[in-house]
Amino acid sequence: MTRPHYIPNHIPDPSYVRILDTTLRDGEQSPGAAMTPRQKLDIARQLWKLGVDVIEAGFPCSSESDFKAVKMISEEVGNCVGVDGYVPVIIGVARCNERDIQTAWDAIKHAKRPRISTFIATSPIHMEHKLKKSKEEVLEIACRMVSFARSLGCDDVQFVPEDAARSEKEYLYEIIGEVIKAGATTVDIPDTVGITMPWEFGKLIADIKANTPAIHNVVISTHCHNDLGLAVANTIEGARAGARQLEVTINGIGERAGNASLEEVEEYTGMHLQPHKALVGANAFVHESGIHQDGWLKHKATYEIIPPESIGIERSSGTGIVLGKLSGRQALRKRLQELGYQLKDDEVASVFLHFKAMADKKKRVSDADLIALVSNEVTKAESIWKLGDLQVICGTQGLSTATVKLISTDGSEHIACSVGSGSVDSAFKAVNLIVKILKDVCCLIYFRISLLELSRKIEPVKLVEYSVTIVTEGVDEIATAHVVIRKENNHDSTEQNVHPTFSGTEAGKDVVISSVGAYIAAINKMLGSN
Ligand SMILES: CC(=O)SCCNC(=O)CCNC(=O)[C@H](O)C(C)(C)COP(=O)(O)OP(=O)(O)OC[C@H]1O[C@@H](n2cnc3c(N)ncnc32)[C@H](O)[C@@H]1OP(=O)(O)O
Ligand SMILES: CC(C)C(=O)C(=O)O
Ligand SMILES: [Mg+2]
Repeated sequence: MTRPHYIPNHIPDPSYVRILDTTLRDGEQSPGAAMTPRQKLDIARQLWKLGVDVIEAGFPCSSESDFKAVKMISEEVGNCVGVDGYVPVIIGVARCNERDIQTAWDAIKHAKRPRISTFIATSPIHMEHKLKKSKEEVLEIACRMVSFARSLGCDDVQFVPEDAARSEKEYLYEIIGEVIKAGATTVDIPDTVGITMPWEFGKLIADIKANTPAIHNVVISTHCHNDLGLAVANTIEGARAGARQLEVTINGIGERAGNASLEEVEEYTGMHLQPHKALVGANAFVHESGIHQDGWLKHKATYEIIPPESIGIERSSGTGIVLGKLSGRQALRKRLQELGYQLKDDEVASVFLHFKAMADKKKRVSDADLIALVSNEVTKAESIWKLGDLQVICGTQGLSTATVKLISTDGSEHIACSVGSGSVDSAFKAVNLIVKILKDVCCLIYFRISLLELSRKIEPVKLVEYSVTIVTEGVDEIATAHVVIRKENNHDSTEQNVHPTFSGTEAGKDVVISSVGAYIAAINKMLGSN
């Protein structure tokens, strides 16, 4: 059978059912499933080979790497013509705000059939607790944002009333009718928390079809979650009731217990208990993406249909959310509070930027990583020395050598070179040389302090403790270095306890750079302590 061409607002063959695969978006919301842009592109190529009609490529506003992934997929897979002449639709997902929508459009616009999918929650619990908006406000935002998406030149706009299954039906008919007037070409009806029975979900689709003005002009889609193990059954009932686009993921992965599975038919057999197994899987009550985490932190029932405790699953503090590349500020702030950090808004915003950059490189950001990030960020303002450049030579022949360039607060650059027993040792010694030389010649004037005061501040340094933790497996993971130093006064080298210690922590991809960063952070704290 040849596929009918996809033309927004025109349904040439009402019996044709399109498959939308959201492995790259909702699938990635599965805890631990973060993918690199290159991996996403590979998966998109496979989805195209499978003949998937619509590829939901990601959430471009969520991170630079997701923007890059969606853009690469749009430019390549979004222009691939299949044997039947079909070119897949490529979706970029966006919240109902101009920034998300503009970013999504920038990422997808080079695809032959780009589609923006914009969502906003319509259930009473989400509107009240998560969005803190009235029905009227949500209706107005939804219409305005669909029009905005169309105004960018995007002629295919999907609207998603998030948590539709728990929304008041009359309100659903109204908002869907209004967004169709505003230019929506597909309406996706999600059972966001996977709460419905198959007959209820089928009836929901049938009711929307029967009661929504102008619905015959658009495609109705299903998006079913598997919290009760019914995602596939509900999807099939949705299709029987008239839905003509079905949203699925490879292996049924997705937020919490996952989505309807692309390959699953009716039977479920499995030797292993997969993490996204309904109710009892390790991820069934774990929230990965920022918008879910934010809602869950404000009110648990926004994204959980039952409390896990009610079925005997205990949740200790610190669980329920995992921090990764899809997390937002609210979740980050909460975890930092649990770790004992009360940061101001601008500090959270600054840590968030570094957090996102780190999360793009690794699947999970651990507590140790967070502590390192905060330590770097909060002490940054007091930095007297910054690492400019670092070069090390090491090998089996001994004589490791390091060349270090440090930049002081006045912008002047200082270079020193030292040998040592290893890369880190030689690099620390080179740092010491810069600090000590400056003390001896007393040539640096910073912070308008006197020469006497200066020489007191930069007394030689004694390394008390040094450790490196590679938190996850693999040589390309993040190394968190921790250094503790003590001021050594040449004139008074007696009791240790008269000299306080100073610690520094830094995380990064390279062990030596992280170590030197941590060492300099500790020196900065020491210099700033008097
Ligand atoms: C049902 C679903 O699957 S929804 C899709 C889930 N996917 C994701 O969350 C993608 C990954 N997310 C992220 O990277 C981040 O959450 C971001 C970049 C999108 C946002 O990060 P932040 O700006 O730090 O916000 P954070 O995630 O902490 O909170 C979400 C905010 O968006 C608001 N919001 C949630 N949904 C919507 C929506 N559809 N339209 C507009 N605003 C929304 C929330 O009310 C909250 O606002 P507040 O901080 O003013 O209370
Ligand atoms: C954003 C929408 C489609 C979603 O993932 C959901 O409601 O589950
Ligand atoms: Mg979903």
